[in-house]
Amino acid sequence: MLSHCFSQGDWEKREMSDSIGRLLIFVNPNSGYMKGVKTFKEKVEPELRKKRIDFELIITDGADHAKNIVETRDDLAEFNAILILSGDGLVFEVLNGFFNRPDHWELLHVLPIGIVPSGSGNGLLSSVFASRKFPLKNPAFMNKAIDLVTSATCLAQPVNLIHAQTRDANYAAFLSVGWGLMADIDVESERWRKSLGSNRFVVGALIRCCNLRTYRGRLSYREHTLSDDSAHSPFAVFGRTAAEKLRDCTCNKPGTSRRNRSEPATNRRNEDIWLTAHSIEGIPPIDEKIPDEGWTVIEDEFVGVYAMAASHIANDGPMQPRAMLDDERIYLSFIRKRDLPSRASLIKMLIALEKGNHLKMDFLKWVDVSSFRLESLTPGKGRIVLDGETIGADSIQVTVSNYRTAIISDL
Ligand SMILES: Nc1ncnc2c1ncn2[C@@H]1O[C@H](COP(=O)(O)OP(=O)(O)OP(=O)(O)O)[C@@H](O)[C@H]1O
Repeated sequence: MLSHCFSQGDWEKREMSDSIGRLLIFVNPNSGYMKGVKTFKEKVEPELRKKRIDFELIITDGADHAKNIVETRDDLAEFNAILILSGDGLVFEVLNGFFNRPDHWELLHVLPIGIVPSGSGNGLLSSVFASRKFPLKNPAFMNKAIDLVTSATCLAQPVNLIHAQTRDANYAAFLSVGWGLMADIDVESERWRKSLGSNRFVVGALIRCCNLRTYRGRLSYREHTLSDDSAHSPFAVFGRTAAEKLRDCTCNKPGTSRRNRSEPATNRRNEDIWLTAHSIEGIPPIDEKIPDEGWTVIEDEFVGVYAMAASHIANDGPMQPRAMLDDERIYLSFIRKRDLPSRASLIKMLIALEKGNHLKMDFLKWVDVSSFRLESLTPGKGRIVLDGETIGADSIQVTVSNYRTAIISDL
């Protein structure tokens, strides 16, 4: 066995002549309880060595470090998977790094992402685990995640991505879009991240309900009417690198669905890439008027709007249990001020989230959509949070796409 270290920054490279595969690993040292590096050294690295899984470790030094690496590395396809020790924020960053690569169309599908939940919000992995009936409470949650990503026989599950468009930018997302109540809770409880971990959401929720704000906005949506595409099968992570999988692939180009089998978007600009990502009729880009036909428009005073692409926003109860990993719909929910009986009912709703009983509350409306547009009518008031990250925009349009990533999810 050969091993060597590079002294440049936090980069470490190992080589094993008899390895079963190779991971590119990002560890965010500051996420969650700030135990990512310790978890890696004490729990993940020994397993990788035992299982003869080669790896390159990158300890991220701040926002966009991982994204820049994913955007620019020309040897990305030589890995079997990308492993992330952080929360949903770093997964979001890495995924959006893919979209700035000319080969993103091919690579996204064959280079899966493994997650060891070390952030304060791990909604994507929670959704994956819930779909497999794996444990969601620590330490079993963390231990199972480590077992999966360090197993020679692990499988990756295709997961649908949604396209979020603001007036200035395009994003790939996998989890949620929030505005108003839930977005405020997420961002305002950030200050307790290190002391409370995921319990910060509970404290933030109580404070925000006592000091309730409402927001004037316009919510337009197009209901989901198409039948869902058939489920996509999991595939083996080790054995072949992403490059080898691509060479052997005789299937449809990754990211295509029966609705859009257009050519890969190689060498296109980021905004052009998304033009072919959703080919459902009647969905205009954000700077064009909402069509008169096929859309519902609500202009009102909102307590909040929250949309889910997956079932869980954290490793407690499901926000939307019907959401599947690879269905092609967005589960849009909203609370209008006029529908809310009292602040106490809001607190009851947030408590009910743990067991999924919030779904029975009439003032919380749900609708399955293919696309929605949210416009704040008091610009500067009310932040929009995408996959847990604040984006500086007053309006957003979110649409199902035929892009998929793959998440390590099974043995
Ligand atoms: N070394 C670092 N220091 C600070 N931030 C970092 C570092 N490395 C990455 N980041 C940024 O931290 C952000 C949040 O990370 P992530 O969501 O994965 O963890 P988290 O603990 O759940 O955080 P949050 O609660 O803020 O979502 C990511 O968007 C990433 O850009």
